[in-house]
Amino acid sequence: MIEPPSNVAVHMETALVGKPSSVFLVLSGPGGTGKSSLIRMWRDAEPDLGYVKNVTTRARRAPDSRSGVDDEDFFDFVTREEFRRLVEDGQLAQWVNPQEGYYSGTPLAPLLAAVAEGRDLVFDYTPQLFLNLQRAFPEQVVGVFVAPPSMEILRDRLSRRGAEEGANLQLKFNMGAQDMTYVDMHEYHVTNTDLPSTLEALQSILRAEKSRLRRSANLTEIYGSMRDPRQMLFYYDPTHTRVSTISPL
Ligand SMILES: Nc1ncnc2c1ncn2[C@@H]1O[C@H](COP(=O)(O)OP(=O)(O)OP(=O)(O)O)[C@@H](O)[C@H]1O
Repeated sequence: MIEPPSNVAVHMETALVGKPSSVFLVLSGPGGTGKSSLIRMWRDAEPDLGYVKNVTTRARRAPDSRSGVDDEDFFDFVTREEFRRLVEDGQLAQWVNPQEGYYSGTPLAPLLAAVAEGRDLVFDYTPQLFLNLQRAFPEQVVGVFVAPPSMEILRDRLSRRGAEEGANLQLKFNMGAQDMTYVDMHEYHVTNTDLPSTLEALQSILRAEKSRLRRSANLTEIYGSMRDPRQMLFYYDPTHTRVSTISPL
């Protein structure tokens, strides 16, 4: 019979399974790079995937027939007055004014509820929104920069989507070019060449983030209480003499 040391004995039947805290996985990058298409596919595959709609004052876009992305699945549309009230009442986790006269932001309450329950959320953001959210939820936020295979392909995707035209399309592309310069502020980079493999990469990132030891406070506590500095003596054996007994420290 193997006798465990007393500090381990109390844990012989404790399940060494983490209870990971929430991950807020932010897909960030230029508009038109494929973030909403990816989230739409992911939600189709996993209907329980956590997603919080943003609020925006911009006009609703017509559904994209190629990707099946419907603006209404991603935004609640409000007037500027309603938006102002949300800001003044402290109901937004963060908000931005990306174009003149147009505001968008994320409701705070569902994010706090997710943290309290350890649920994960995915977000579709520009780098600016990603950085705002990271400031508000530094423990939860993980930034994935979703890049287009090339700038030429980004321009094609933006044009084909048909949401913007003329000067607006040019503005969106120029903003996208600026977004590219924020890449080094993200933890991960995925190139959205084809949607299924990009989705696989995102799912793997979320899985890996859930396994980070620091997200499982319960495990850190269990392992911490098993720690015994004297155990290290068994590993350090510079004189090649096996230590079999320990004299009192
Ligand atoms: N891997 C891909 N291959 C080919 N086309 C793609 C791919 N990913 C996205 N697209 C197409 O590119 C267009 C833009 O995609 P989408 O609307 O998902 O981008 P977005 O990053 O969410 O943009 P925004 O942030 O402005 O909403 C869509 O028409 C979509 O079908």
